[in-house]
Amino acid sequence: MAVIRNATVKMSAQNLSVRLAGKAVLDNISLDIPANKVTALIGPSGCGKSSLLRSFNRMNELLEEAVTQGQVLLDGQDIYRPGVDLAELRRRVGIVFQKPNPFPLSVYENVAFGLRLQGVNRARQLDEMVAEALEKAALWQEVKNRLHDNALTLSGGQQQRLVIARAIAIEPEVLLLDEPASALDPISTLKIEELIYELKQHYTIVIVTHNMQQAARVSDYTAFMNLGQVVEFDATNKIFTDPNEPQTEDYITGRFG
Ligand SMILES: Nc1ncnc2c1ncn2[C@@H]1O[C@H](COP(=O)(O)OP(=O)(O)OP(=O)(O)O)[C@@H](O)[C@H]1O
Repeated sequence: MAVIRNATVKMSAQNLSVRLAGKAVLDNISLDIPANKVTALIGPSGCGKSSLLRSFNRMNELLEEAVTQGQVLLDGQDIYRPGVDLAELRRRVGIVFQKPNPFPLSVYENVAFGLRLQGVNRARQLDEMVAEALEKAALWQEVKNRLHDNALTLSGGQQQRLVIARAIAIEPEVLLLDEPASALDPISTLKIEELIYELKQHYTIVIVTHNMQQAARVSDYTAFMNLGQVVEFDATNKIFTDPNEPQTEDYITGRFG
């Protein structure tokens, strides 16, 4: 297994296996996620990308009959150890799904929601924090005069950036993105990709994508998965130009998957 150069490890799966409804979906995975980098998870449909992503903030447990073995370390501490506060874990490790899922509330309230839960109640402070999150999500200019419109009136691409603003408002350390642009048009996709590039200054990002060009454009490291295992993990440039494993080469050149 390769090789994270010049980066600290933020998260780490160690001998991680997951069964869902009796079916083995992750098979003894060990993988380091470097801090303040973008790591892409690629591989054919059903290989376990989303399941691996969801194991990073214990979302699989929301499914019935999920059984997890092994460890996932966040800053060296196992997130599956007894007594972990799941709300706090999910604050530290946020997730954004494929389909934008804003709350049916105003643009402002979508972002303020998590902040209020954290006890931020002063109007002026909330205003500032909401604006800052929308700025960071590259949405402020488009919504600053529509803050009290219902979020569902935004375009799909705007809704997805709003969901990212909602996620980053509460200052996570890790951002998990599950095919965040696959439901979007090319211009919105480009905006999300630019945003990912900006966000990695502040966050550790893990992205699941089906789009090879997107993985090549946005990520620093790439893990190629197949049949519940990580086949190869390396710098994205290496995976896309000179992979070690024939299976990886077949996948990225479109010969299978
Ligand atoms: N709730 C569930 N119960 C049982 N099996 C599940 C459940 N969710 C996913 N699976 C199975 O787990 C395996 C891995 O699914 P997962 O969604 O992680 O793959 P993926 O690589 O993200 O796929 P895709 O690219 O199609 O989204 C698949 O065989 C899938 O059928």
